[in-house]
Amino acid sequence: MKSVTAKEMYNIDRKAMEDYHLSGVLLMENAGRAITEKVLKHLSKDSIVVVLVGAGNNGGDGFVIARTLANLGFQVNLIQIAFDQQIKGDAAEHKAIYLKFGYQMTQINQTDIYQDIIQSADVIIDAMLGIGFQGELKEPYRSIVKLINSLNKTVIAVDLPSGVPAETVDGPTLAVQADITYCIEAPKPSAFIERYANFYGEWETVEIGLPKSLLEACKTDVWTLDKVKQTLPKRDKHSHKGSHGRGLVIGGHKEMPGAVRLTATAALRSGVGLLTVGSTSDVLPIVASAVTEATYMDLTDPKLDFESRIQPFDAIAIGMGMGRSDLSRQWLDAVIESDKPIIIDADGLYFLKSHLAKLAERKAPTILTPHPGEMAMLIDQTIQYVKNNPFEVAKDFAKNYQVYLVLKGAYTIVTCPNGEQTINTTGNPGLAKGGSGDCLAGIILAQIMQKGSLKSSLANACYIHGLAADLAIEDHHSTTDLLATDLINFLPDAFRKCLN
Ligand SMILES: NC(=O)C1=CN([C@@H]2O[C@H](COP(=O)(O)OP(=O)(O)OC[C@H]3O[C@@H](n4cnc5c(N)ncnc54)[C@H](O)[C@@H]3O)[C@@H](O)[C@H]2O)[C@H](O)CC1
Ligand SMILES: [K+]
Repeated sequence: MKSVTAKEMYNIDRKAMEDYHLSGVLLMENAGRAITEKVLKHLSKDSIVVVLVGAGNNGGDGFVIARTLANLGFQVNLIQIAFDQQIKGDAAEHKAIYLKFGYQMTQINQTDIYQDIIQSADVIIDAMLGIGFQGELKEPYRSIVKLINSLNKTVIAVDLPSGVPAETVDGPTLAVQADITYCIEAPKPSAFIERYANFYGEWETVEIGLPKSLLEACKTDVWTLDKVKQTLPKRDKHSHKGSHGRGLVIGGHKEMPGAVRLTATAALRSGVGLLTVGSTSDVLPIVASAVTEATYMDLTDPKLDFESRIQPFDAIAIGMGMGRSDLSRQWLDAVIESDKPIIIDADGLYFLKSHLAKLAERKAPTILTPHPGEMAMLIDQTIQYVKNNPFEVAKDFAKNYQVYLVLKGAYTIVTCPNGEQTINTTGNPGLAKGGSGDCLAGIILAQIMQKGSLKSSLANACYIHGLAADLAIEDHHSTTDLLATDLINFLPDAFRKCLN
């Protein structure tokens, strides 16, 4: 599945019409009928349906939905929230068809009874504004949105809840609070942005007959179980521990010994061939007592030649619980100078700011795993700015510094140096706890050393991390009690689901 911006959608639409001779009227008919089919699940024989129709093509979809439902015998009240002369093009064609069928409509400009009509509804269909919405909601939409949100009705949004832009816009948000949104062909980026996502309620996509090749050419993938199954490498019958990568985890200090322990255990549970933990002499015994399968490197040993000791490894994850001492800064410096694929997390990111310019010069991939707070620190912006513009922030950063960026959040976004992005949809609020990120770093370390592209390895790691948490909740955990250790305990179930 793809996530598609408004610009991409308009382009697809144009090409579908020009190159494939699919008319706009036909696409609108398809959209309206596809959504009606879904709407039927929410109706009973006696349901009163109110369809709110705006001035643009989202409103055009509304005329098709209203006609199709009325044709099926449902009681439908259509309210047109625009002057007649504002309804143009394909929407005007469908309005004419609707009226020709003899179905009634109320025009908001002509009557003040629209409030009573809306209040009489069992189900409200919001076909007011779609991807053409810009800026702040104007009247009369503002008042109608407030009215809808004050009522306890089933609200179904067409493509987007009205008032939610396809992508971030400045200014406050007033939007329809939908129970379910039927997204035309693909969810728009705002479905994954914290300030807008809740307005969608649940969301599903509907297919309206656009050429698949046009959608496939869009750059942002919503990573699904199908994708994981297609790309997650299976172990070869003749493979040996060397075939699955030799990983090094660097981190931990005496006040945070648990972080590397989680990273190491998660990496071992995620398919790493051989694993070494590098930490301080006071942390190593604590980790070693819990992680039997790893080997250890004392990074505080004065005789240690750090540069040569990191040479045999295939990839390094650094930063988890590492602290911010001069010594840990030196480890990071040496790791960045190395020609190894590296994952930089947590305290490693803290030190990274002074190294950013070096990253594009590195010979091997650099993967950064910031949460919005760390991202904000790296780009001198507020956390809110990062949360409101995650796609743009991540793309600019990944392209500028030629890194793979895993921007963590309810919908973690993986961005490649060429700007391609994937969105992760697994996971739950139980992950909002210390230790979750340490586990993710371990899963990533293991996955990037297997066969497969870096993009799919990172997207799969995020998927499996979230899936393990989801399976734990489905089993006997709750989002309140879930610990990072529990997540690791559900990695076997997550891998089994993805590999079978
Ligand atoms: N391939 C497809 O995706 C198809 C999509 N369809 C539907 O068409 C809409 C997009 O239609 P468009 O006419 O471009 O835009 P809208 O209907 O979203 O809105 C335009 C309308 O809204 C007014 N407006 C804009 N901003 C505001 C504001 N801040 N306050 C109030 N009013 C505003 C503007 O003036 C216009 O009048 C897409 O979402 C789908 O639902 C097709 O039906 C099938 C193909
Ligand atoms: K809408």
